[in-house]
Amino acid sequence: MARQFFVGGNFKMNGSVESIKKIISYLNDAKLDPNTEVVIAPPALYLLLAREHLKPGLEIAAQNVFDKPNGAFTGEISVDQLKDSNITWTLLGHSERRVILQEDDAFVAAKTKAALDGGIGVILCCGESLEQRESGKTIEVVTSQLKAVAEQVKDWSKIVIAYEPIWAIGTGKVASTEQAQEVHAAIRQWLKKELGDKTAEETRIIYGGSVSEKNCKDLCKQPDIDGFLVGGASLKPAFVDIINSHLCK
Ligand SMILES: O=C[C@H](O)COP(=O)(O)O
Repeated sequence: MARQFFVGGNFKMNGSVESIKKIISYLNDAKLDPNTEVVIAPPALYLLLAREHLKPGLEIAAQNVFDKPNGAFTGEISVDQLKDSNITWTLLGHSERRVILQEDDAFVAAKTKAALDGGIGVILCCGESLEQRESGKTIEVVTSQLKAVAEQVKDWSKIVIAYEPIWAIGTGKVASTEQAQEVHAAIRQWLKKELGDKTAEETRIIYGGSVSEKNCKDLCKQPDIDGFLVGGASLKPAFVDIINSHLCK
């Protein structure tokens, strides 16, 4: 079974009511590859605005969700609150949260479990630092981040794995097609070993890190790259070219 191409747009802490409405109306009017699953992740404050304006068929992700159902957790958002707002996906484990906000593997795993148990799809981010890559630890780091989740979650059918080397995020320094393919293939091997053939064949593994309308066409030709998680370029018209890059696969 061919895996459906998946493109996520992570707006991070960018945008305003006006600019997000503008991006959405651009996406609504654009001719998008109907075979690509498209999910945008605006800041939490704009999730409802996005759901109200984005056309059906295009989905919305939160950039984070908490692992507790409700209560005294100032600043957090629950899985049920996302569902109540028709938000169907969440990002989890983004390196900016792992590094800046010090989220560890166990916390990312607990949040992934809570989201999936509540019926929310998870774009699960993993990736190594430059130091880890240079010391040959890339595969070890990435698989140990995934292993923490596999200890709590057996059904990965609503997980999309986003491989995002930290050194490529927002730096303009994209991983080469070979570097990206090598890690994606290793992740697929790991899925096969830990979770079986079916999970390995069906799980989408997308690449993130300085993806642009220029480099996406070569990256998407790689057999284990099933789409992209796009930061900076998702705020620009170029996002449409990235969504449609699959057409040249
Ligand atoms: O979530 C998206 C990634 O962090 C990539 O961001 P970027 O495309 O700006 O490098």
